[in-house]
Amino acid sequence: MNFYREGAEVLDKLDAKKGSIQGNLNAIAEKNRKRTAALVIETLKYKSALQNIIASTPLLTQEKRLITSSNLALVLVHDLLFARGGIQASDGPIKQAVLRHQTRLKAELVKLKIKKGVQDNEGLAEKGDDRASHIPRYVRVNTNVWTLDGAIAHFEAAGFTSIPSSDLVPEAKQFSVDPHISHVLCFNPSVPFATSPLLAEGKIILQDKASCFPAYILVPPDSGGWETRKVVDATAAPGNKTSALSALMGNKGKITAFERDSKRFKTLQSMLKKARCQNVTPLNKDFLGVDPGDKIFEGVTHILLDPSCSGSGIVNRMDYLLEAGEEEAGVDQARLLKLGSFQLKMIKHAMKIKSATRITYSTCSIHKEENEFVVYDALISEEAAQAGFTLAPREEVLPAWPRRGQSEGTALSQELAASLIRCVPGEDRTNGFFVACFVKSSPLVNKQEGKRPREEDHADEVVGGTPRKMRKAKKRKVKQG
Ligand SMILES: C[S@@+](CC[C@H](N)C(=O)[O-])C[C@H]1O[C@@H](n2cnc3c(N)ncnc32)[C@H](O)[C@@H]1O
Repeated sequence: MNFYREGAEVLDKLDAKKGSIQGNLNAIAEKNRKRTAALVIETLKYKSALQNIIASTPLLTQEKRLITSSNLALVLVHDLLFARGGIQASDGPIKQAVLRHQTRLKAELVKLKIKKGVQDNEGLAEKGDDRASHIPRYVRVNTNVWTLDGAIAHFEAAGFTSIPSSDLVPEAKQFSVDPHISHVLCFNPSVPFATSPLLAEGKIILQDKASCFPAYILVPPDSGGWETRKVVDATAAPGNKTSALSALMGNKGKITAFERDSKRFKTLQSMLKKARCQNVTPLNKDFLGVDPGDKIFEGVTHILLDPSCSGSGIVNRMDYLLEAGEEEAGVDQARLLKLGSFQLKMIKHAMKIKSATRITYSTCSIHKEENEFVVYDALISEEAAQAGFTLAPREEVLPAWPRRGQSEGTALSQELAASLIRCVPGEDRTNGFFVACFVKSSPLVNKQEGKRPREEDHADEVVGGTPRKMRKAKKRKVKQG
């Protein structure tokens, strides 16, 4: 019965807006976590149907001494009606209390299905955001542990058919290799990976395709020479991008992974262990709290920056809630501006690390305030000017990805916007996402000579990645504001 109590407690905390689903599940002892996570997610999926059914019976009033909360009723009735094998607990007074009402509960389930015009229980599940149904279930093959060929052979032997990549979501027993990220496989969202042993073995990582972009852009596949390289992941937990970086570097070289939150740091540690990342040193430290001249950063050339954001790009499919990096409440203008200024501070801090030559900045937000505006402000900053940072050209930033940054309504030229990546949920088969890549010298500055143009010769061209006119306009705006 503890299992049900634990699940009900997580639901109580979510009702009280105390933390995210992921955060609350992480607080549960690891041996019970998988089972409780499945119970919580499944109950949430059927929450409104279950509430409806329970409210039509006298369960809560007649059994209030034993069924002490409505969430305890939800998890128990969920299993009674929807789980194979019913309530998974030995006979005891609480189970008996629910069973006393089972005939009525089952009759109410039938009535509800008729009322809703659905054939089966699945028809009662919350659909979440409709855009989520256009997003395949992405599975990243962790090459620290497994190979792409090994994974393909495994899934084929398990009865899945490999199909060519297309714009359609694969059918239930099909999969395809993603055309943009070579170690990512696309499945139908209904394939139940959350309880797969491949996850526990670290062979696969459930990670939205767009979330793989930053590591892929920072450390292009097959780029080699990582044995002696030093990389920083400035905002690492839960560790999806850190483990992707680790794999792209062939588990070689050194990645220092910062995470300031102590609870999330524990998740990061366990993720890195599971994904067998031998080249990562996790640090429970605030990235902004470490001086850019500190010896931790000595020789660091590449930095992945994926700071906290509004999360406005994450579309609501129940199981995606489990993957969200960090949930932020509300996305009002004041909140966006506050987030934007924090994100800019993080980029500027990274730019001050002398040896850094390449920095990716990413968010799972759809708002310009956290994306193009932040990039523009970073480009015109003193830090960028002093270190010589500008944007990497499109050719270096996943050129085959069609949707680029927005110049309209922003101060970025079309050329600069084209070197940014955007993903739109519902249109791009991914969650909403944004990536920029800052580099110390870029062909955008002066393609012919590989050096900056003389200012007097090119009064309106790019300086420090930003047209001079815009820089002036921006300065005027800042002064006026
Ligand atoms: C969007 S999440 C990162 C997700 C992660 N990159 C992944 O793909 O799994 C942002 C993380 O940065 C952490 N964070 C925010 N500010 C930080 C700082 N100044 N130093 C270190 N970590 C920070 C947050 O606690 C949070 O865990």
